[in-house]
Amino acid sequence: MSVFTTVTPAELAVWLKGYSIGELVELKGIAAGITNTNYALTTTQGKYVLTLFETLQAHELPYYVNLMAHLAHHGIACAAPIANLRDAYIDRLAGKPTVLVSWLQGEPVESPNPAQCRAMGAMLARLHGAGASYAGHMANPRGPAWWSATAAELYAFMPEADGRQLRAEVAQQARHRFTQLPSGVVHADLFRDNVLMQGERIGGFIDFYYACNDVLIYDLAVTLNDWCARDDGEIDDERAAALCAGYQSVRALNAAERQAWSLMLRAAALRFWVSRLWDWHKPQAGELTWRKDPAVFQRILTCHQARTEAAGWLTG
Ligand SMILES: Nc1ncnc2c1ncn2[C@@H]1O[C@H](COP(=O)(O)OP(=O)(O)OP(=O)(O)O)[C@@H](O)[C@H]1O
Ligand SMILES: N[C@@H](CCO)C(=O)O
Repeated sequence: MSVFTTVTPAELAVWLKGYSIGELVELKGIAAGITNTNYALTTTQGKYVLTLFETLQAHELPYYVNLMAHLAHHGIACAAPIANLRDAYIDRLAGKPTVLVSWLQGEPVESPNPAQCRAMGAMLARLHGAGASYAGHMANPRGPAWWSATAAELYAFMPEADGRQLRAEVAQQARHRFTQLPSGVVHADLFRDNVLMQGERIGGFIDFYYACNDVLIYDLAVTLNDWCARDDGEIDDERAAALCAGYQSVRALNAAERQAWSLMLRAAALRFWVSRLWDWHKPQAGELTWRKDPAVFQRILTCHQARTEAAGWLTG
């Protein structure tokens, strides 16, 4: 249940006078989601999602919210923020910063098929294209500096062999620099639960709160590791090839990106192995987070380390 902050219909009806989206018809808490409070909001004009931020502060939100507005303006399927009468996207309610966004059609898919992976790849590449004209800039807060510092605090909690594997991968990644690769705005967390699908169409991307500026193929690697991995950590060739073909139908990877691809898949697995290990071993007091299984990403990393032919997915 993810309504951490309760808002009554009466409070919301008053708050809505600050917007031009009509009168309140229905207010319903959204059960999914683990970080913020989300409400489905129906007015006489349409349907929206109201997010009350439980951890991010108002001053941290503009990069993400302006990015969503920019991408929606460019036709990318994503939640579009709605401005209030003071022309601001970020507002306040019940003591929390808020953002109101358009309601997207669709549902997350648990087991995507190749056609859905293909659609996903194409929309991701379109996001990268549209992001090129976004003026905001934010370095990746979950990049190599973060994962090396975080891993250093985790070794003591890990079985020796796992710690050795983690140390070796952190060291391996540190030997490479990717500054020559095309970079720009990345979502950086496009897991299946952050994409609403309508059959084989993308209903929209949500949850932009890890978006940042980084290497573009890192985003493709993050997406592939979640959309195309089997339970044993192996990547399903058909789904992976479809995702990459969809991406390359919009933006073809260059030679340097192809060369870096295997390492990037490992970097993307490492990032989520480390964040899940951290949440597992060091849950923060009072933090509204659920622990997800770190071993999923250890298995994916192990398979990538063993595989020499990841480039095959790029050629279909
Ligand atoms: N714009 C939208 N249109 C329709 N449904 C949405 C929209 N935004 C969010 N939802 C629904 O609300 C649920 C919770 O949203 P979300 O996953 O962003 O929660 P969160 O707690 O903010 O983030 P997270 O769980 O990733 O930490 C989603 O699973 C989705 O069903
Ligand atoms: N998508 C992440 C959680 C949010 O960053 C995970 O599954 O570990």
